[in-house]
Amino acid sequence: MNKNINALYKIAQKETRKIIGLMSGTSLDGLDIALCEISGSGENTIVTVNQFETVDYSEDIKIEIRKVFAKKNIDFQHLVVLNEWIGILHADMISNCLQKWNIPSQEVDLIASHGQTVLHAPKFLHQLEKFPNATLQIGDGDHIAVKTGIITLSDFRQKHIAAGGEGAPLAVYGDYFLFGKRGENRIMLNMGGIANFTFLPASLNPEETFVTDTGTGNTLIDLFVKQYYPEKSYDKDAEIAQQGTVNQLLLANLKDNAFFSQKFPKTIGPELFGADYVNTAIAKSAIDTIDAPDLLATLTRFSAETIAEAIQYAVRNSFNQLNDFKIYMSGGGTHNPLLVKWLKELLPCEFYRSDDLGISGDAKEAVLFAILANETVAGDGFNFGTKKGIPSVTMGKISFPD
Ligand SMILES: CC(=O)N[C@H]1[C@@H]2OC[C@@H](O2)[C@@H](O)[C@@H]1O[C@H](C)C(=O)O
Repeated sequence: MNKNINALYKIAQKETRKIIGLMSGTSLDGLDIALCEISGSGENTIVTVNQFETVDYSEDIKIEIRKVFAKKNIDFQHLVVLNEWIGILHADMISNCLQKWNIPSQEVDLIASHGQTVLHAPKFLHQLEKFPNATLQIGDGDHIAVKTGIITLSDFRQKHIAAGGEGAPLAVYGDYFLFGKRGENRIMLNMGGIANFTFLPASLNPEETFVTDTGTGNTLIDLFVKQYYPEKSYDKDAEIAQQGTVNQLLLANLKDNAFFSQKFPKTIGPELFGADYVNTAIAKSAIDTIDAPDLLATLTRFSAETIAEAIQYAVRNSFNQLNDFKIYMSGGGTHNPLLVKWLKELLPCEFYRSDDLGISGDAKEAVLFAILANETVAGDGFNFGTKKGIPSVTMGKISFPD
């Protein structure tokens, strides 16, 4: 028998597995590395996050990724070399963290690598009749396995598509297992570059559970901060946006897109919500110039209203008491006080953070991939039914170190 298969068999039988979950999101700020201890599987999953770190991407890495990121036309060779390079870089980042944490690689059972999304193209976006939903994450898992010596699972989104999904959002698998609570309607709202939420019904009925993207989180805000203030990477504490006034006409034009009336579950990315999207809305609004504070305020309001409207729609269609739910926030948007203030004004419910449930909002997505790997290796199959478009499959391709 291949010794790696034997090793995997033993890992699957362990009480507790040490799994490193990795996530690098659409905001391109770095690689989130979460060292988790996981026992059980499915609804019996118990996770402790032993270590967490975001390794910032250097300017050089960001520049190289941006050459292909969310673009329709690219230098194909650049994509091919990036796929290998990012795998190597991620492996080095993991090895450096393990060294810093004083943990020998032999103690880690598995790595679960999301990779770097370079293009997300659901059918809604590409509109090509004969082609399926599509998405591409790069940073090949074989490099990570060979360089770290740890069995690596990667490329989780393809199976989701193969089983009928759009490749995202995957958050529901972790959210349902970790945060579902009988008697409480919960919305797990993650605000990264793109925002998404999982609805966890008080009944805990998996068939009533669902997940969807809502539209932008920080992606457009960050993009225009960089354009107006090249020295800044984001609007810290929304200091600039708080000085602006929302331009209502521009806001209406930003919200005028078929994505917002699409049914759940739906997914989207910076492929739609990029500079062109905003510039087209500005042109449609016949605005000559707009200053940075007003534009950033309007983009923040755009995120707040589209998130709130998606949640209101979900709540209206799932149960009648419109305020009988709690929101648990995570992701970078949680640190944007203007976005959070507006959400609280728009939604009549109690707000918390995923931290209040024991998982830091910054680490939550990296932890998700560790949970997905745990399911693939040690789960016994969980069924979400067919009503809400959540494929009941295990995900991730397995790379052996040798
Ligand atoms: C294709 C892709 O990388 N999508 C990300 C992105 O970031 C947020 C939102 O868009 C979500 O759909 C997804 O990530 C999380 C981890 C998910 O799949 O749940």
